[in-house]
Amino acid sequence: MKISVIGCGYLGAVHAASMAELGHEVVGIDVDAAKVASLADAQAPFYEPGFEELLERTLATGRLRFTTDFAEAAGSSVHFVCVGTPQKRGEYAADMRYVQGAVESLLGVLAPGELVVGKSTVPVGTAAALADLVAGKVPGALLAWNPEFLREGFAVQDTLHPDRLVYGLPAGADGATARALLDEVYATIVDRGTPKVESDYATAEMVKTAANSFLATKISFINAMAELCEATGADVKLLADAIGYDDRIGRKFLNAGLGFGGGCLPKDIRAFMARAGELGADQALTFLREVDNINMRRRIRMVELAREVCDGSLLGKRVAVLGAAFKPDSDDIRDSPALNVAAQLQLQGAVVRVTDPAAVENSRRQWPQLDYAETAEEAAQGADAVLVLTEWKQYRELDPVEFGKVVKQKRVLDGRNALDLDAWTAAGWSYRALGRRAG
Ligand SMILES: NC(=O)c1ccc[n+]([C@@H]2O[C@H](COP(=O)([O-])OP(=O)(O)OC[C@H]3O[C@@H](n4cnc5c(N)ncnc54)[C@H](O)[C@@H]3O)[C@@H](O)[C@H]2O)c1
Ligand SMILES: O=c1ccn([C@@H]2O[C@H](COP(=O)(O)OP(=O)(O)O[C@H]3O[C@H](CO)[C@@H](O)[C@H](O)[C@H]3O)[C@@H](O)[C@H]2O)c(=O)[nH]1
Repeated sequence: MKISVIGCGYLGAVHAASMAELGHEVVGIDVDAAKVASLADAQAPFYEPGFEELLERTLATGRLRFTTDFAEAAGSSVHFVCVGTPQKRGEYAADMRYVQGAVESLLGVLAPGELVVGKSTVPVGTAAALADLVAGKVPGALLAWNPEFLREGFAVQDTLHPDRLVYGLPAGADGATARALLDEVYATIVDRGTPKVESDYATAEMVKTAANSFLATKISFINAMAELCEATGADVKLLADAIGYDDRIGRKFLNAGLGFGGGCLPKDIRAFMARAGELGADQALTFLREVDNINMRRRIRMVELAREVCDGSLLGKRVAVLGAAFKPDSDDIRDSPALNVAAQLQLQGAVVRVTDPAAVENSRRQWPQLDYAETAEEAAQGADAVLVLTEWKQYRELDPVEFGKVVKQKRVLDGRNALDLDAWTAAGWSYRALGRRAG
């Protein structure tokens, strides 16, 4: 099947290559010429495990190409819209101009019988409005909403082996046509028995924002427990283990620490609240405001903790920050809790050196005022305190004995509850973490 993928960022580039992997003939289109050139040259423009190999393999088949020219979308049976929906500056709502722009560009090449498929995360109501636009300009062309649930760091696996497929379909015969086209796109995945949920547009759009809201709430729940653990001397990691054994709760997404960041959870819960407000249903989501507040408080608490361990003042203290990406196995620094904390520490007078296995280049571009190091050892040279803020494997597996030789003061703050408390304290480190006893 001929497929176009509009928007080749973290989601779209992986989707395009994955669709080619499934056997389709795919053209990826982006307005960013540098990104397109890089993808066409089999160079991943971002760090995502397994993606570059997939890209190289699928480009070599001749089934995948990238371009900035929308005309090349002509003739595709299905057009996936994968452009960004970031938070509007100074507002909670999503900035929908990229989705609007992408669909308008598609209208110039779209033909009757072709299907536009939204994958971006959008405010509920978007699909219905876009379906009217599409049908108005190109009678016989259809629209479906098929939200994406991939996690960065696992994007290839999640795209090729999703937990479920969600199809938001138009009513009646058009719905059956759209379903048949989507089933053909995902035949390999459907045939292996992957659960499929078919719904109206609004439900499909809401499945995505509800899922991210639930995940954010789960993280903020355990971080609220961490706040109480700090007040009582209890240990949030043991608490998470214990409640997580209950199948109804489950241990996943109960890792307390610096909280959630990235290009999805923070902006998606805010856009959901903004949309609920527009619909006159804001009361239903007031709890998400608290989810957001708990999350942001963790960053402030981390800075306080750093000040505490540095004898009450950060002025002139050398602080090493291990981790800049919003999560391990990614170079994505959108709303990164680690960089937020690093910047706050610097504002309070600390001499901060940040390191990350994949995100230094992105960080330097966005936060040029911070100082960067290539390795953890270099960042920690002569440090008064070491903060582990993104739990990369490299940092989890640091040898506290060897690492202790480079610092001035053996003080470690475990922002992700990822280090072995006993090993670090046995090596003479003073250990502090959010929601755990000091060691
Ligand atoms: N990143 C994820 O893990 C993930 C997972 C699921 C859903 N999503 C959702 O997918 C969407 C995309 O997210 P992302 O992380 O890939 O964003 P991104 O910023 O990495 O990529 C968006 C891409 O769209 C391109 N673009 C913008 N306007 C365009 C236009 N008019 N025509 C063609 N290309 C255009 C940009 O140049 C950019 O390359 C968002 O709605 C996001 O919420 C993201
Ligand atoms: O127990 C946990 C789990 C995660 N996090 C943090 O939460 C953030 C988000 O993590 P994760 O959800 O794994 O990463 P994303 O790649 O942003 O994926 C989320 O956002 C995507 C975009 O919408 C969705 O597709 C995914 O299903 C959803 O998990 C990161 O900062 C993590 O450090 C925690 O603090 N504690």
